[in-house]
Amino acid sequence: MITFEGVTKRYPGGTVAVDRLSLRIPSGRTTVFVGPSGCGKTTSLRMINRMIDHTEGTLAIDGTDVREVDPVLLRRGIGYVIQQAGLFPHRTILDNIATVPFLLGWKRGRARGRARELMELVGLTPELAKRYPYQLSGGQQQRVGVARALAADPPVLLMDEPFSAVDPVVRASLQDELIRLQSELHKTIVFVTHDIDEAVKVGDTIAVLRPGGRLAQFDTPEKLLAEPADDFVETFLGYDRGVRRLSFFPARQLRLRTHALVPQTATAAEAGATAARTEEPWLLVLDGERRPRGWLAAARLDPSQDHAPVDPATPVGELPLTSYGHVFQVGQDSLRAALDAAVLSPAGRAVGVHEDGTVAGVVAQTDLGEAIWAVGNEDDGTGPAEGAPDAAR
Ligand SMILES: Nc1ncnc2c1ncn2[C@@H]1O[C@H](COP(=O)(O)OP(=O)(O)OP(=O)(O)O)[C@@H](O)[C@H]1O
Repeated sequence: MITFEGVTKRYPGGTVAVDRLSLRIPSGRTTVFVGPSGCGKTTSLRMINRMIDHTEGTLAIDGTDVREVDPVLLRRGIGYVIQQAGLFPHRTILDNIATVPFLLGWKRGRARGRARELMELVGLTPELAKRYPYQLSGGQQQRVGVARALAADPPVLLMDEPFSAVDPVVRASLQDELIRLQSELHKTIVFVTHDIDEAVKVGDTIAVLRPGGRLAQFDTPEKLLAEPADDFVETFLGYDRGVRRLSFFPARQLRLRTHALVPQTATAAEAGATAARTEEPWLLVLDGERRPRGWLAAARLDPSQDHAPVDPATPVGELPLTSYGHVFQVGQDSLRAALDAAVLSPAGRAVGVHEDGTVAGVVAQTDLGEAIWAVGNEDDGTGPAEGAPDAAR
């Protein structure tokens, strides 16, 4: 555990970058420092590995005051990842990753062997080993930065805006990778970002800092989105925090409708009867393996409607179908994913699938509305039901 007790950083000249910060960063979890520019995030992070020394208060790692430890020794147990990776331009990728093992005096073969293992761990293919940093994409360079920080297997990893310099798609995949890595490695990660979406995605706990280097709130993402401590935090979280909060509630709590699923071999007459019986405006046509094929508007099958008549004997699989859009996974995804699927669906309905891609059922907007209402009206307001899908964030 990393503990800040009344930690202050006052620069010569009087700027107070961090003001009496007190918090406990749990071991083996990811804690994010987030807040607007200049609120003291980087300073707080760098005080942990003594790249900056604090001026007041106590900062301890597992009970040992960092000021009692030689900075060089301290940093051996603390990996550090920065924006744009900060790689050595004249060293190969493999030797960049092996930097700390070399410094620790490991034999070359062992250090490079470890570097190769780490390349695999962070998703870099072996043929990149002999390249130089300029021959890699920004996202690949960031992976090298993470691998280098992990080389000596430090229990603590500090990450300062590590994914800020890459485009949003690469950034999302790096965040996913970090979540996957952390589920294997259980490091004590302290992660700085100014992006609240990133904080909510990667953080187990989030410290929101306000200008003047003061702590505004320290909570789980769920709690933060449900109960911002004050107006500053609420404004910082943004006006879509309600929708974002749905990420913490599992889609499996949704009622799935299965009465308007029709196999592609059903005739138009049979499908018309299903539509009439269920009063569903859209039927979902399934292929022979119960995967979605597309939507069929019930109105197409109603002979009283003014359109080109459909031969009642035609199998529905031969009729023009409307794309079913994107689907959500019933067992893994969140309410937010289901809402997204419904909003983007031409039928206004979300298709829920099992892991193998077969259809579990369809969620209508009214069912989604009820589930969302229930989230907004939880009795204790403490957050998601049990089994909330971490991976779906
Ligand atoms: N060496 C320094 N001397 C004086 N003031 C400094 C020094 N370094 C940082 N500061 C000030 O301390 C405050 C906190 O800076 P810090 O870099 O920790 O903020 P931050 O939240 O990480 O900001 P950003 O998101 O813009 O990187 C700022 O007001 C900054 O100007």
